[in-house]
Amino acid sequence: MPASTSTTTALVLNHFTKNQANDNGEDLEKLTDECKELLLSLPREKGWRTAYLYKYKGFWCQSEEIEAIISFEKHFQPRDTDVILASVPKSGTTWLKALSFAIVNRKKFAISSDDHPLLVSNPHDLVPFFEYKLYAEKQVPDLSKLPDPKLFATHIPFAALQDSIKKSSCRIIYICRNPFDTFISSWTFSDKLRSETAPPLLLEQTFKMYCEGVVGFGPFWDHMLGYWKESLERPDKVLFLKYEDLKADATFYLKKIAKFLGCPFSMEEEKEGVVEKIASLCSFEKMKDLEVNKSGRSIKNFENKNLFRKAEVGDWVNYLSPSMVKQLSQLTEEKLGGSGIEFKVLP
Ligand SMILES: Nc1ncnc2c1ncn2[C@@H]1O[C@H](COP(=O)(O)OS(=O)(=O)O)[C@@H](OP(=O)(O)O)[C@H]1O
Repeated sequence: MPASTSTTTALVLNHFTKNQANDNGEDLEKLTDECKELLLSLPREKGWRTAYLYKYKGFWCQSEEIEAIISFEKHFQPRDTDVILASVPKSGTTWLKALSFAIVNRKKFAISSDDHPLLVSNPHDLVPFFEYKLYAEKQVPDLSKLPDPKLFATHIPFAALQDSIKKSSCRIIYICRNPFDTFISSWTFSDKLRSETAPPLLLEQTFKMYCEGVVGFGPFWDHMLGYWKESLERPDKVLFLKYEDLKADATFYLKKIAKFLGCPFSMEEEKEGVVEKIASLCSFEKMKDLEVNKSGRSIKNFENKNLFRKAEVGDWVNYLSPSMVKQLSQLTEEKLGGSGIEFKVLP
C-alpha cells in the first residue's frame, strides 16, 4: 500500500474511533476502508436507530447499507428477464414480495399446495434485498444459479440506481403508501429495533426528521416522484402501485402485476379462482399467523414478527396530533401536489 494511502486510512480509522464509536447499532469498525473514507465526505444527521444517517447519492442511508450498495453497484449485472421490487420502507414490501413470488412461480408451486414456499419461508427469504441480503456483509453472490425470472428487491430510489439497471429492460414494480401510515409504521418498527440501551424514539422528534426528509432512503417525496416519473415515461419498465389500492382491490392489482410481468392469468385460471387464492395466501391475516413469520429473522436485525403489525389504512389517527396532521398534509401537498400521486389516507 503506498504511504499516502496508508496514512489516509490511518487518519480515517482514527477519526471513526474517536468521533463515531457509537452505542447505537452502527459498527463502523467492520466497514471496508473505502466505505469509511466515503462516509467522511458525506453529510450526516442523527439517525432514527443508528447513530447517523448519511446522505449518499441524494438519499439518507445507514453506513452498512451504503457499504452493501457500493458492492451492489460494482457487481450486479441486470438481465432483461430480472424483476426488481422497489419500495419505500414500510409501505408493503413484504406483501408485494409474497404476491409477486406467488404469481411468477404459480406453475412451479401450485397455490393451494400444502408445501407452498410461502407457507414455510418468509417473503424476504424468497425475494432477497440487494442491500440487506445479497450484497450485505461483503458478500458477492453468484446469481447465475437462481432460476429465471429472478426476483430481487430494493429500497434504493430510482435516481440512485446504476445506469445498467435504468438502461436494461428488466422490470421494476414499485410500491409506496400514504406518508401518514408509512411514518407510523416506520416509527413503531424502528422503536422495536433500537437497542435496550438506546433512548426511546420520541414521536415528535422522529416526526420532525421524517418531515425534513431524514428517514431511511428518504426524502419520501423524492423516492415516490423518481419511480412515478419513470412509470409515466416507461410504463413497460416501471409499474407504480400504492398500498391502499392493493388493500381496496387485491385481485385487480394481482391481474395487473401478472400482465406487467408477462404472465397474465388465463381465463381458465381466473375461472378456477387462482387470483383469489393468491390474494388469500398472501393476505396479512394468513401470513401473520404462519409459524415462520412469528419467529426468526429473515433480515439481519429484523425479527420477522415485527414485519406484521396492523396493516391498516388510517392507523395514523391513533398517533398524530392535529398539528402534525396539518404539517404532513401541507408537506405532502407541497412536494407531491400536481404530480398525479394521490393517496387514500382513511379507510
Ligand atoms: N400481507 C400483508 N398484507 C398487507 N399488509 C402487510 C402484509 N404484510 C405486512 N404488511 C404491513 O406492511 C407494513 C410493513 O411494510 P414493509 O413490508 O414494506 O416493511 S419492510 O420495509 O420490508 O421492513 C406493516 O404495516 P403496519 O402494520 O401499518 O406497520 C405490515 O403490517
